[in-house]
Amino acid sequence: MTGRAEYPARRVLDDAPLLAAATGRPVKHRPVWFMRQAGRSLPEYREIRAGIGMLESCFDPELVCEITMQPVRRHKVDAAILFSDIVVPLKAAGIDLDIKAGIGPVVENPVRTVADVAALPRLVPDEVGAVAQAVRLLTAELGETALIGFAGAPFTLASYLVEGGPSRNHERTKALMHADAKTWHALLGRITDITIAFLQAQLHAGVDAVQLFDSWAGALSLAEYREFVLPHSERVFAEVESAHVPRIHFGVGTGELLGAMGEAGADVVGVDWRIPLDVAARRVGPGKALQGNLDPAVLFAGWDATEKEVRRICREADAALAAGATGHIFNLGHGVLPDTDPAILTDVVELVHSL
Ligand SMILES: Cc1c2[nH]c(c1CCC(=O)O)Cc1[nH]c(c(CCC(=O)O)c1C)Cc1[nH]c(c(CCC(=O)O)c1C)Cc1[nH]c(c(C)c1CCC(=O)O)C2
Repeated sequence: MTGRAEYPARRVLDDAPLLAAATGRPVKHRPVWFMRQAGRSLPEYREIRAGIGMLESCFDPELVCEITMQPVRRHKVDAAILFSDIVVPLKAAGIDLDIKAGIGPVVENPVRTVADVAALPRLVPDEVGAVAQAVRLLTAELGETALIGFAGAPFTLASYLVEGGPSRNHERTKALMHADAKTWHALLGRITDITIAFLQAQLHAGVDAVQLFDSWAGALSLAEYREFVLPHSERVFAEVESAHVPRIHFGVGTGELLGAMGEAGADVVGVDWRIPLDVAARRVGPGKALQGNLDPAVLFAGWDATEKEVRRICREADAALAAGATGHIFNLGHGVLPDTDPAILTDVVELVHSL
């Protein structure tokens, strides 16, 4: 897939703090949103999802719109993130998989051979028409709040496809990359095409920013990341550049990879809680914004401990700005845990806005 796509004009949200922070412009307040802000921490989510499968709900535009709006109404966050999942485009393309409660994505026929790779389907934009429709409903309803679209990065999706489900050690995935680099790159090439098509469908429908989730990239050494992953993630970012929306790149445990993840073409690099933002800024280098990085487990320690951590992170973010970072978007270092008290998230938003 080459040739830069043309995107239609999108709504203008010049004052949206999230977009300003992501592009190095002054902000009226520090923007904040939470990964997995829509989901099991919210009683209204548990209620509306009762009896409806996770994947089924991702293909129902009205339901996607409502679930995406729930945390925006409740917490007054600066961004909505489209309610979907990284495996939605794989499912839409025809790969036999399901999302099992408490486990995650499970793939019926794992992809491990040259023939498996050759048999992978392509994603036709119509197959994610329901997602595009949800984006259109949301941009009409959101007002000044930015809508973040997203996709799984090639490595993280490859891990689910090769392992057949969630994996602690990613051993089959690493075995394939080291033993048969040609098949590995062919596999990542095919997944990259799907990821690009999924992001393009969201961008055509009007999302204001995109986040590429390479959640499990932290399992890789820097050398592995550079050789086996970076060229593919780089292609994803290059293919969506002409949409002129902020591109966020996030992974967990990626302290050693932050520079390379920035090089892949992101405007904003997401940081988990393991390193301070000012240290992250030096690793990423000047000219990019940072997103993060409150440990989601700290929210279980009560308000005093949470407030202390939020203030520390904002101080370190200011040091990051002094070190060359162009903006700070407050977020968790990974997704909201299901048992989190949603009231504390609302309080975090208020505190971040006041600092
Ligand atoms: C690795 C990954 C997946 N999915 C995603 C990632 C990358 C982000 C990350 O690192 O957390 C991305 C994702 N999945 C979901 C969102 C929604 C948007 C948001 O952040 O609010 C996003 C951005 C909804 C979801 N995706 C899933 C849920 C929970 C299922 C449910 O509510 O029934 C939600 C709200 C299912 C899912 N899907 C996946 C996992 C690990 C799980 C959790 C399994 C479980 O604990 O039950 C794969």
